Amino acid sequence: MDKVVIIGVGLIGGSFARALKKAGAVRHVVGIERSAAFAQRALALGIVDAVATDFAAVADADLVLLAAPVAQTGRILAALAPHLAPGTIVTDAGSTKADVVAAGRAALGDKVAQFVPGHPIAGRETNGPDAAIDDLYVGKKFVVTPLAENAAPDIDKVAAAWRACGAVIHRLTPEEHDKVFAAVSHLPHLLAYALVDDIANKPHADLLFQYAASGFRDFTRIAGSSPEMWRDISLANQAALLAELDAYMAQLAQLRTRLAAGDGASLEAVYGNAQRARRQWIEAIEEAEAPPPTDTAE
Ligand SMILES: NC(=O)c1ccc[n+]([C@@H]2O[C@H](COP(=O)([O-])OP(=O)(O)OC[C@H]3O[C@@H](n4cnc5c(N)ncnc54)[C@H](O)[C@@H]3O)[C@@H](O)[C@H]2O)c1
Ligand SMILES: O=C(O)C(=O)CC1(C(=O)O)C=CC(O)C=C1
Repeated sequence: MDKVVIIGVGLIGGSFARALKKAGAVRHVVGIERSAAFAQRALALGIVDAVATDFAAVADADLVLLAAPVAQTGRILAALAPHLAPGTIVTDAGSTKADVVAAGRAALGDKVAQFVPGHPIAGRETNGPDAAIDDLYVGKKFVVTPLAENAAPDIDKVAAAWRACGAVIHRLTPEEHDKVFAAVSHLPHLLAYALVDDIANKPHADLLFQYAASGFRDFTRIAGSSPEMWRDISLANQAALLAELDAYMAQLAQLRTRLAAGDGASLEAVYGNAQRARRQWIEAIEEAEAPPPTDTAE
């Protein structure tokens, strides 16, 4: 690609830029940022080759990636729409998809076919351009949730860019996507934030944090993530997240009953079932994400 524009040069947008550059898949990367300090930092780190403050910068781009918190999607697409040339494809990295698709339809009107929504299933709890790394997407999934209006070559163009970053392409509808990630991403973040907030609000919080160790650290790593980003995701996927939260609260209520009754056998059965399911899942992802075997000369 000759020119890629990244709107929101943080962890996800910055890692995309770094990965494309490492793969030699882009000549020129332009960043558009809400934060002037982040824009300058991305320039200094060599993540982008130039920064722009005007959405006219998308006019001659091959590809535009939106990588700002999902609630910004509508206003960003509306601002860039007048500058969008027929050959330019816009994609996004938002963690929710039905809201992003609705925002795309409202903002882009008859240019909506140029918008191919997607979501890289990779991340970390750190944010901003300093968090961006060039191998974030290697062996990870990229879920594309195409619109009926998208042309196959335009979907391929987005998929090819993510493949160049090392990602493996999957395809879901926006609704399937939002249900799945409510369960395995959005709920865990809500739970981690809730636990840390609960402990922090206790009168003896200092004592508790003093002795919290690796179990607490593993369970709560994701509570270090951007509150703005997770506020937006929670609200954007409210219905699916509420359904998962209700199911989880029912599970907790059942565990509470078993604990109060001193029913060790049924506690152990639940823990054992969870341990088996987690082991199988880890084995499956380790196999899927393992690098292909390299030929060794005898
Ligand atoms: N962090 C993750 O693990 C992860 C994983 C997959 C997808 N995502 C999605 O990727 C997107 C970006 O997340 P991130 O982790 O890179 O966050 P981040 O905070 O590291 O980066 C977001 C950047 O967008 C900028 N920004 C905010 N509003 C803007 C606007 N209106 N115009 C231009 N720039 C704007 C911010 O200044 C920031 O630099 C979000 O939509 C998120 O849901 C995040
Ligand atoms: O590893 C992390 O810190 C993440 O939270 C990554 C993670 C997730 O697995 O839930 C977070 C949000 C996404 O949209 C995709 C991936």
